[in-house]
This record gives sequence, structure tokens and C-alpha cells, in this order.
Amino acid sequence: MENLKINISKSGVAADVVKGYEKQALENLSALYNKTGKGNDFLGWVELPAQITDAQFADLEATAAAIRAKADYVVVVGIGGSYLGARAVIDGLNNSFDWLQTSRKNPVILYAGQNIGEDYTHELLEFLQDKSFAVVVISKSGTTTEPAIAFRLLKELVEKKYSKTEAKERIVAITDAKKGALRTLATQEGYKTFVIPDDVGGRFSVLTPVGLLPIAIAGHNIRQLVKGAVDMKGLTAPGVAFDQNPAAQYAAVRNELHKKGKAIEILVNYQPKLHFFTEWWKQLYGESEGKDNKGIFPAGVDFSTDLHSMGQWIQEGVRNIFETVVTVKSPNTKVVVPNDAADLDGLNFLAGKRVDEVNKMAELGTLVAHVDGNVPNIMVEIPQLNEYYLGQMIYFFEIACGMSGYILGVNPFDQPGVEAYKKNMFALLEKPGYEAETKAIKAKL
Ligand SMILES: O=P(O)(O)OC[C@H]1O[C@H](O)[C@H](O)[C@@H](O)[C@@H]1O
Repeated sequence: MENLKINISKSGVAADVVKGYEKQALENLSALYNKTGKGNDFLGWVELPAQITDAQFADLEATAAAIRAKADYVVVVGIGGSYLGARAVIDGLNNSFDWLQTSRKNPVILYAGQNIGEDYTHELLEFLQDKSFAVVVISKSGTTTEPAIAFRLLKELVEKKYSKTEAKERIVAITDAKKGALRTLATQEGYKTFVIPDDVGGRFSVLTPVGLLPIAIAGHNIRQLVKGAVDMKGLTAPGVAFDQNPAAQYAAVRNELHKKGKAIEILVNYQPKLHFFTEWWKQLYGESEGKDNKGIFPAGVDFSTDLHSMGQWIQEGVRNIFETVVTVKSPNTKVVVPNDAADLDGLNFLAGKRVDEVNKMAELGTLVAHVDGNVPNIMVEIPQLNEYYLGQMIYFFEIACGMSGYILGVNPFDQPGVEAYKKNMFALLEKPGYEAETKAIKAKL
């Protein structure tokens, strides 16, 4: 059976330099397992995939089935870690034109609370007026402003369109076991709820109900997703030799590149379905490492699309970047370039070749060009885009992130910097309790 593989041979980091990270990387991996490092009260995700019980899967699947039976559209309300994991997996697995399919087996998944655009909000509410829909509201803290506003509006619509009683069948809340406004509200209203464990931070929560319920509602196999993660846990566990552990290798190489002045890591995909996987990865690494005036800036591009827009910069701009390419070995379907007798477009040299073969040559050609242009390359390959390998890739990047953050010397499990904008926003909105901040910020304007 094939697994996710990493190739660091084009990273420009010599084997003995990588080897130099062995002791540190493996000590950091042990610290994640033994909970002896920074942020050790947020390490529930390390063991989590292997601990999900059959009863928990069955509860998620039954709830998903009930929602699927009732609703043509399901709005997933959440932001950051309460949004990106579900969307990464759902977009990764869904048909690219999912929302246009007419003979449907699965509800269309829509998203809210991930922005405060008034037009977006209006258009969503307007669209849902005459549709059969349900809502999954997700917030670990239960107090995040963006999803709270969206949920207040959606709750009002559900109650008006259906009834307060029916709302209990059409709204599911995923939040902290005890704390937060959403927990209080869900208890009071009698909604079905799922718990986000205390020791799992938002950006590490995709394999909790936060990701699993929306993914199951969208019609995907959550047991396979989690199995992939469990197997990747085995392949990256403390007993595995350093040079056989793909996560340790990744953590080592990216830290070495950072040390050499590569300030930006670009996650590259050649499959548009992986766009939101990159968004999930950006939060995972950005919030985990960007602190104490340190950290690689995580960026993302979709190739070959962005080769025609960002390709120039990557090839010849400031040499402070490296690329991590996520490549999918085999596509799930087959399209062959046809022969054309007239050959007016001059493409007959491609006739008979699969589109993926062209994509792979674009990938290889780009790799060589970028490495020649002094952009180091790390390659992460999965055999296929399915639940199982997405599960492997999720756990791979999570465990590598923990190790990498420890190598960098930060606490990868907090995000104190995110509060600065919230404080200012509340001060500007004159939230009760923020009187002094309101005065202070107004003086700065
Ligand atoms: O799940 P929630 O508590 O609503 O948080 C949603 C997101 O917003 C916060 O501001 C954090 O920066 C993120 O780490 C978090 O994932």
C-alpha cells in the first residue's frame, strides 16, 4: 500500500545538514507525545485520530444522515479553524462543479461567518428564503464575532421560515463543552451539539466534529479520512527513524531554508480542488509559527493557473522564497487529448496523451525552472485525491507543524496576536466594557 512521500532532493539542503536536525527534531516529537513542550495543554490532536470511538463515528454519521434527509442546502457557519478544515476536505473531494449538479445525492454546502461582507450575507439569506436548508454552527470559543453575526441572522431565518421547534431539527452546534455564548444558546434552545475537546486548538481541529460533521454531511467517508490520519501517525511516530519520518524531514528542511534567508514558503498545488487545502495549511503554519517576531510567511499558489500571473515573480523576484509542492500521483478520472485531422492549433503532438501527463510535465518543467532560479523545492506526493490520503496529509502537516514550531523556538499552539484587531474593532464599535480602548483608539484616528 502506498503512502504520502516527501522528496527533499531538490531543496538544496545537503543530507548531512538535514541529519544535523535529527536529535532536535526527534526530541521535539517526543515532547509533543509526552506533553513536555510549550503549549502542552493543546496537544489533544496528537492522539485524537486513534481515539475516535465507533459510537462517536456513528453519532456523527446519524446526525449527518438526518440533516441530509431534511436539507438541500447546508450552511456551515465558522471562521479560521472552525471553517478551513471542513472546506479543504469537502472541496478536495467534491465534484468541481458540485453546486451545478442536478440529480443530487448530497446537499450543497454553503459557508457563512467566514467574512462580514454585507452583500455576501444579504445574498446568502436571500438565496435561502425559498430553499430547504439546515445550519451547522461551529465556534470553539463560542464568542467569535463573524460567525456569531451570521448565525444570529440564519437562526432568525430558520425560525421564521420553519418554526422554533423545527429549528431543533435543522440546527446543530459544535462548540466547547461548557464555555461560551454558543454553548449557552445551544443548551437553551435544545439544539443537537458536539463538543470540541479543550486540548485541541481550532487550527488542529479538522478531525474533531468541527470538520467531521460537515464532511459527513457533504457525503464523504469520515472513517477513511481518520484512518489515513491514524496511519500517518504510525508513519511519523517517535519510534520511526529520522530519515524515514516524512514529517521530521519536512520540519528540518524548512527550518534550514528559513535560517538561510528564505522568509516565505509557497505551498503549490496543480489540482484546483486543493485550493482550500492550501488555505487550511496557511492558517496552520501562520498562526503556529508567526510570533515573537519570527516565522516563515506561508503563502499559496494554484498552478498552472498562477504560473501565468505569479510565475514571473517566483522565477525572478526577490530570492527569499521556497516552494513545497503538493502533488497527486494519479487522477481519479481519465481525459485524453484528441487527435484533430486539421491540427490548426498545432496540438497533435499531444494527441493520445492524458491531460494529467501534460499537467505533470508542467509540474516537472516548473520544478526545474524554479530550482534553476534559486527557489528550493520540497515535494509532498500523495497517490490519489481521496479521503484516506487527505487524512494522511492532514496529520503529516499537523505533526510536522508541531515539530517545526519547536525547532523555531516558539509556542506553536497559541495565537495571542489575533486579539489586537478584535480589541480595536470592539473599541471602534463601542462595545460595553471597552470605554477606555474606545477613547484611546479614537485619539489615534
Ligand atoms: O472557533 P472559534 O473560537 O470561533 O475561532 C475561530 C478562529 O478565530 C480566532 O480568532 C483564531 O485566531 C483562530 O485560531 C480560530 O480558529
